Amino acid sequence: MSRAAVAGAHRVVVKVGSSSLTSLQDGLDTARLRALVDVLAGLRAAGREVVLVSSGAIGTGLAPLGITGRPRDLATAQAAASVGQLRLMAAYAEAFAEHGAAVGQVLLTADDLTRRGHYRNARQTVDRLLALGVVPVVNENDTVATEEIRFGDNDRLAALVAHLAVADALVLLSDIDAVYDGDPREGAASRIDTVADPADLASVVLGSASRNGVGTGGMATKVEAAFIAARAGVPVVVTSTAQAAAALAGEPVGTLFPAHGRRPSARQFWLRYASRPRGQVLLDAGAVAAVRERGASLLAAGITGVVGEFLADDPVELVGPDGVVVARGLVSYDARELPALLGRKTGELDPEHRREVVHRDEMVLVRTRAGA
Ligand SMILES: Nc1ncnc2c1ncn2[C@@H]1O[C@H](COP(=O)(O)OP(=O)(O)O)[C@@H](O)[C@H]1O
Ligand SMILES: N[C@@H](CCC(=O)OP(=O)(O)O)C(=O)O
Repeated sequence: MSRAAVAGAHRVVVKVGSSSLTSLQDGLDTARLRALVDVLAGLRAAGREVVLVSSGAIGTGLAPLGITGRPRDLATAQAAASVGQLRLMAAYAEAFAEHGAAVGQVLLTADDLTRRGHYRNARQTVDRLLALGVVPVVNENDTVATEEIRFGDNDRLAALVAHLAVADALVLLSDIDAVYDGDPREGAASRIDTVADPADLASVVLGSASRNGVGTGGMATKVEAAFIAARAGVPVVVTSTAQAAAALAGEPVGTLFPAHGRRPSARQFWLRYASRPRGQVLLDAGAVAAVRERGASLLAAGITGVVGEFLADDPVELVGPDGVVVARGLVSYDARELPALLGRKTGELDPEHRREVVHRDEMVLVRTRAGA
């Protein structure tokens, strides 16, 4: 069923990892890049829209700089990315040009996606590129991303882009054809065809990145990204670059993560996966129950304290008396305004302070069961 959803997807985000395109010894493998572009151009010829999230800037930039090992420090990796991104894009531009298509470069940082304005603008740009018939090629903006705000691997970035671009399917391509029930390098393992629920992977070892030295996240980040997208209503296939065409045609290759759940609003998705909380609002037990079980907005009466220097409209965490984060939401007051309102019933407040502290429509519950 969901394989058919992938085959029928009009707008597809395809993410290709460093391990598929580059190696430490030889840098960019242009033949492999061209083979991928042929597949993507085929999709476009069939009237489908493609957004490509491509890693490989660092792996492409090392060889021209005479660096033979994987860089250990961020500055060298960033320098390599700066050199490599240009070459990578030049290779894509040339390969797509042979199919009559232009490419547009979209470089994003995790920090960009934590700002709603940037998130909206990125979405508009991607939309306009597609409307103009251009293939957006997305990568992390490695030169400015610092250690704390890096995606690091592009799997999570691809999941966020799938939502941002309102994609109908996400395909994560790597050097291995599927998720296996154990790290295939450690011994015999079998392909997992479908993962409907995180519990399906409870006993599976998701190992580290490929040993060619250029990949980063390994299977764990792909699975995490697949769940983010699937929960947001986007079906995902994890497979190898060699199987890209088969996966996009809905053939039973790779590992499918069927979509479940409705597509959340941009605001809800952003709040859950892309926002960075600027502080915390502490709730009493009654407020936790109201928010978690009754779907209520958060009122001043149920708040016992605030932590941090947030401003009105900032994302904050809603934390219960046991210290557990219950929800995230956009707060309606500055942190310094709240202490005077704490614990007071709405009727006791002056009219300008009677609005909810966090409105229900601007809140997402944080699940407490691991992986759920
Ligand atoms: N359970 C597993 N199933 C499949 N692959 C796994 C598993 N555990 C670890 N891996 C490894 O993950 C690697 C892919 O991750 P990575 O190197 O980060 O790829 P990319 O650069 O394409 O993002 C594969 O080469 C594979 O050896
Ligand atoms: N932005 C980096 C991607 C980092 C990376 O290695 O990601 P991935 O291969 O997807 O695990 C680059 O282009 O080299």
